[in-house]
Amino acid sequence: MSYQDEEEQMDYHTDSFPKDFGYGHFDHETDSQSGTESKPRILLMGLRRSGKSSIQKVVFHKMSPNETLFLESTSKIVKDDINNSSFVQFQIWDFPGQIDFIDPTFDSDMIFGGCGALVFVIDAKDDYNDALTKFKNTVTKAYKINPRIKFEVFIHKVDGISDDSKMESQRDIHQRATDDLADAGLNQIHLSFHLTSIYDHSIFEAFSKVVQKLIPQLPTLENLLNILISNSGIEKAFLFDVVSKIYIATDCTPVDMQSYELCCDMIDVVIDLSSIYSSEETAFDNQSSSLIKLNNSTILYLREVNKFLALVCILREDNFSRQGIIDYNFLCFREAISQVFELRLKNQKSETLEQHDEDDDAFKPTSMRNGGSMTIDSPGTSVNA
Ligand SMILES: Nc1nc2c(ncn2[C@@H]2O[C@H](COP(=O)(O)OP(=O)(O)OP(=O)(O)O)[C@@H](O)[C@H]2O)c(=O)[nH]1
Repeated sequence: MSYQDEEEQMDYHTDSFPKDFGYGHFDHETDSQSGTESKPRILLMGLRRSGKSSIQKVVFHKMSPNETLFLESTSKIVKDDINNSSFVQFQIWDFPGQIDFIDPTFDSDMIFGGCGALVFVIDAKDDYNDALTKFKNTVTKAYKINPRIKFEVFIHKVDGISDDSKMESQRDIHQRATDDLADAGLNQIHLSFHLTSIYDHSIFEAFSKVVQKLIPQLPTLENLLNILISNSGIEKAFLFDVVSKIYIATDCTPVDMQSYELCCDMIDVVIDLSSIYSSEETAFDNQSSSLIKLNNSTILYLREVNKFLALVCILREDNFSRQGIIDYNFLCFREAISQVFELRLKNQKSETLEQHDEDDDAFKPTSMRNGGSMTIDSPGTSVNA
């Protein structure tokens, strides 16, 4: 991880979570090419004690949920660089709850101008009238400056709340938030709502969806996963960022929370076991793979894609009898992913050289021309299982 100090009023913490392992030849080059400022920015906003810092610490710094009880209130903007892989690169800015961003000294052009997503955290256990007022003011201001921001509402701390109450809170908050914006003449803004808690996987799932919207290559990755599962007899496949356990893409079949949790747990098991039997640097490397058989004739199969990404698949035991085909298709998939990385890297380089127009077409594989990322073919030949 790298930390920058550009703004004087900001407080930069230097937690040294061991994420400084390299990512093959892409890592170094991408860092130097992309620069911190070109990374999408995710803002965490909301009232005091709504849970913003806890979310950031639990998802990106492996803090255990119970430890967040001892977090001190944030008094300055805390800026955190997430550099897990070429696909997972962004900054998170955690705002103090009491900040008055309508204050003229608050540089909203700078804050909202380079923002990709604004996550607004609402404490579902608290009276949320004030939160909704602040939400409306924040969105109105941010949208005026940058209409491309994705607005994400986390209805947070829903642990210990019955399913019915959760749904009721979500319905109520959704209704009131959209009504408020409509009153302000902003009914065209699209809001996404997520029920979250740091005490289960919901926060990782919600953050996965936020991050995915910031990955321009998402349709390509999804398409590659669709090709992989349909040719290999796999029921569900997730492409995971191993460090944070957020999934950066999945196939087009619906995500059910239990499957996602199983896959997250599998990553934990693999990392923990590898750490016992190997040194820390090699806990997850290009040889990593794992197979877990569940007692309901289902198999969880994990394969390393690169140093930061893992593919975790769920499939029926019968279909695993043709493991050779699955493995072969996986190699095609991995090759395709590395081509997407290379393409991204080249595009970044070409942007740096300000030669977009001439260079872009030359760098795209034939199947991606005409902007048709949904029609990308998997390099290599997939074999039908
Ligand atoms: N039950 C429950 N408590 C949570 C959850 N997330 C955070 N908390 C608790 O909420 C309290 C406030 O969390 P913080 O992360 O400090 O809140 P914040 O929004 O960063 O607060 P400020 O820095 O004051 O703006 C802490 O005691 C957390 O343990 C959650 O999902 N469920």
